Amino acid sequence: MEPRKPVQNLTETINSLLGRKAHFTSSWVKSVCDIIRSQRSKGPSIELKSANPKTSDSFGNKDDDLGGAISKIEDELAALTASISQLNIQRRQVLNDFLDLKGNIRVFCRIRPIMVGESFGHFRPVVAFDSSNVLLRLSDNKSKSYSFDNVFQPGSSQDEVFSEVEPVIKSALDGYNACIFAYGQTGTGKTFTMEGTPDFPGVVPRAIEALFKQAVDSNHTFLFTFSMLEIYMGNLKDLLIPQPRKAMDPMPPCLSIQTDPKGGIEIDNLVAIQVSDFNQALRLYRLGCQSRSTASTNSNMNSSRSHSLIRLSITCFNAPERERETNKVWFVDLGGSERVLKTKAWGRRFEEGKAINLALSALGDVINALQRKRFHVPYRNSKLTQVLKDSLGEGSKTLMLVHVSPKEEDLCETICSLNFATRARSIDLGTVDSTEKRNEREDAMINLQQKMKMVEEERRNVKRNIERLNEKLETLSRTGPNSNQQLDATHLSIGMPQPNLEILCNKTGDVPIGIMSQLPRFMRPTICSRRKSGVDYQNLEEKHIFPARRRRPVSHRAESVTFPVKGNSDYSSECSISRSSCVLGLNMKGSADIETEYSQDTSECDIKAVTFPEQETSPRGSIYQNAQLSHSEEYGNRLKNKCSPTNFMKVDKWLHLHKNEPSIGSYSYRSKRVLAIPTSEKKYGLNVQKQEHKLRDGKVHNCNFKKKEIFYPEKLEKQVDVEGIRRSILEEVIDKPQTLMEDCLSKDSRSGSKCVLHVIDGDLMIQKRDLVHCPLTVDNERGTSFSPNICGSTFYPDYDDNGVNLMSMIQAVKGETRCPDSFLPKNIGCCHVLPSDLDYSVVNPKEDSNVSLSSSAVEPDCQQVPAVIGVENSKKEDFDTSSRSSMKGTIPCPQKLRSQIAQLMVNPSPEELTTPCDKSQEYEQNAGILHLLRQKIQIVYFSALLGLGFQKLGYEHDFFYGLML
Ligand SMILES: Nc1ncnc2c1ncn2[C@@H]1O[C@H](COP(=O)(O)OP(=O)(O)OP(=O)(O)O)[C@@H](O)[C@H]1O
Repeated sequence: MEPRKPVQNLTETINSLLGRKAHFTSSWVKSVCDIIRSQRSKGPSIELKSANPKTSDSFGNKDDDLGGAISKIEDELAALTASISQLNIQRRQVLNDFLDLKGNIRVFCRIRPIMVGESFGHFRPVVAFDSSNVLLRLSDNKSKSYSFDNVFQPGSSQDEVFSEVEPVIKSALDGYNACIFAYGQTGTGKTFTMEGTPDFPGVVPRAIEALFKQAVDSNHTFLFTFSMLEIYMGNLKDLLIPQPRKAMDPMPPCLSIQTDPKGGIEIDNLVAIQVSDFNQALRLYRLGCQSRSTASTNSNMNSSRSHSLIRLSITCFNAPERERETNKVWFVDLGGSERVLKTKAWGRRFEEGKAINLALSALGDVINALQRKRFHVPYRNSKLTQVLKDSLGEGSKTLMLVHVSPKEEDLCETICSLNFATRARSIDLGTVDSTEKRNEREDAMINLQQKMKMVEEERRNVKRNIERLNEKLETLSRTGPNSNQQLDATHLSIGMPQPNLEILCNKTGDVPIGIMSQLPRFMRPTICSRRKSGVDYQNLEEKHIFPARRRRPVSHRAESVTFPVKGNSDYSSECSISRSSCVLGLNMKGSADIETEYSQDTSECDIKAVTFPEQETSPRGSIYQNAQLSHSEEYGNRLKNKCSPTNFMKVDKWLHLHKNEPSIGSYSYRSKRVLAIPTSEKKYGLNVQKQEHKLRDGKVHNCNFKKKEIFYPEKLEKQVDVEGIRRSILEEVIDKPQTLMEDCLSKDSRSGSKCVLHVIDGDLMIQKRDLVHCPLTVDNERGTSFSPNICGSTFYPDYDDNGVNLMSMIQAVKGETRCPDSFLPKNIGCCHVLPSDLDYSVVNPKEDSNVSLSSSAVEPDCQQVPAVIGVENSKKEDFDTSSRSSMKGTIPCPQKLRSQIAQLMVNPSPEELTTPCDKSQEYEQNAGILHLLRQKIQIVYFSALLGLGFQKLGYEHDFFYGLML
């Protein structure tokens, strides 16, 4: 018998549910139906359409009733939704009018209470106040009055303060950008107001809570993302990502401020974490607070030395009544304004204070210009105003909470703060309201407040109705015939979305999604200590995830090395060289032409660090790893090429040497070491060692060679005897600094007629297998000029290990031996010597072909060394085999080569030391980065000789970058 229709439907349903394409057999379906029927008789939970047509009819009637009820509810819901949308628009309008009357830039004053210890000393309050005025007693018969939108007296609660902030938060949910600032003298309670304590939570936690609450109340679905950064000495720092603690920790990506065509501001690489509830946001907020730069000052034991900015981005789709789809609220805990004379800050504290004051004054200028509706608003004067640009202007809500101290000794600072606040409020100053006008305004505000209350009440009612109808609809749909079809389309989503905690990284998205697990890594201990975020917010679980930070012992401040400065500065007590600047500088360089305004302001001091050799356990570690954090892959590759670990290590080691030498510059061997960097290990003894070399063709070659002892100052006498060449190199370097500079900078000859021999830095790199460019320049026609590398170490191990080959190349290029003349093509551009695998490659720039010189058969101590050339790339046919045979030749013995090189070093002929290039080449070389690098090296070199520190030499990222070229 043919199965009935409902059963056929069941087959299809089961098939589709199981994702099966093949149909079940009718007998199988029948047996399933029987099982279900038997189940049905046991309980009412499963309704199955009966095979009986009669029953089916009765169900059909039921369907009609249900369908009618559902559609009625849906109609009602649609009407209520339209109504709530209208009410939303109305509420938004009323709120906006209210805020307009109050002023889009509103300034409050909070007076700090007298603290416990203070009341025992000599204390005379100088501040009197009422609800909107502050009266300063300047002297016995003189006082000055300031007026504000509201004045919070010393005993005011966090609740009271927040009540003034709340309308702005509501406005933020309506799509307006908003900024809430805490401004004031250091120690007056800015952080207390913004962050609060667990017992007295401040504006930020309350505002976040309110935002989430209001979002739940709303009939829209919102998406919140949380970000937190600080501006420390003009640099942006993401507070939500792990800060490097060790030299080998990856450097955080560089934050840069970008402006979109519509004038919106975005911070590239700033981590934005999607948060779905208050607790998630709070957890991130606490985490960020812990990473803030704070330090003890004369005025505050735990003073914020930076501006901290919390950003909550709010996105809401399909809400036409909102001002914009995505808007943001900024909570800004500004650094404490301070008078340097008073705080007696010096060194870094002084620099920090200066940076804070500069930014504050720029902020004052911007707010003042906005208030006065000036045509030009000077946003660009500080990073702070650049970041906040789109949240400060028209259509944004701004709240400034100015904090003052009631103490007489702080009177000057109080005056400064109140003047700042007055400036920020200046729109009202020009048009001082008459009492009548003020009363009118207040009446209007009261009316608006009442209207808002009514609208909100109505909205609540409508919302309740919507919820009720939704529940009803859900019940009906569960019991109805189409129970398996969810009524998603008509069901109004009231609740908040619950997305997983997820990181949104602007543009590049390089920050790993799983960063939350890594988050609890804390900012390295610099001279700035870390803020303990009030009473410990963390629960045990969090503590486990976020291990406590520990200050490193001062004796091992591996990341911040301080150099003594012999300058005439009174207060620059610290002067350091920065690993971070190095890397960041590189990052900057890499995209320097983009319109980005970089956060790493080179004019301002930075946290500086030097990598110690012992920290470089891996050649790919340390800064190189960090450099790999670059976000563009293309750029990352460029960076890899330019910033080999070798180069970084050179710089680091070089700096390390300087660090150990307070009196750099005397003509001692120590100072000469600057140019001949030793490795930190003494493993290159004069013993004969066996080493296995894997050749490119896959064969393994065992070769005996002598490893050379590294140049150590204490062993200098011995070394000089044994290694006259080294000494010669060093002497050359010292005696002819100008030559060194010239030579170091002018030897890229791929485009010219001369040849450059790029040599592996065997000293370090034999182990690490990296290429170092040694400026060993050879001109085919005019002779050879040799320029020792600034780090000078590149030459030695090659000399013993396979220096024979290297030397043969030099000889070859010089034309002193027959063999190279024959094997080097006339138009050769560049030779790469790769001792790590004992292969040499010769690049022909014109033909773009690679010839490799395999030295597999080379025995370093042999006088006759056969060299074999093999063609590496596809253009093998360009080289005929006859040329290969002619490549074999006589190569001088190592001893002879040694003396030849030594001679070259000690007595270079003028031609040899002159760069053989024509005027246009010279111009090219002098232009751009080469010229810059030349200048930098010269400055640093001479300053080293004179015993000066680096700080004053503009020793910045471009210098490091230059060294990588
Ligand atoms: N209204 C207040 N009620 C209770 N304690 C307060 C209040 N304002 C400030 N304090 C206390 O004063 C001390 C200094 O406050 P806080 O660190 O917030 O100052 P600050 O302005 O942020 O300083 P800085 O700019 O140096 O960071 C803290 O111990 C804080 O708890």
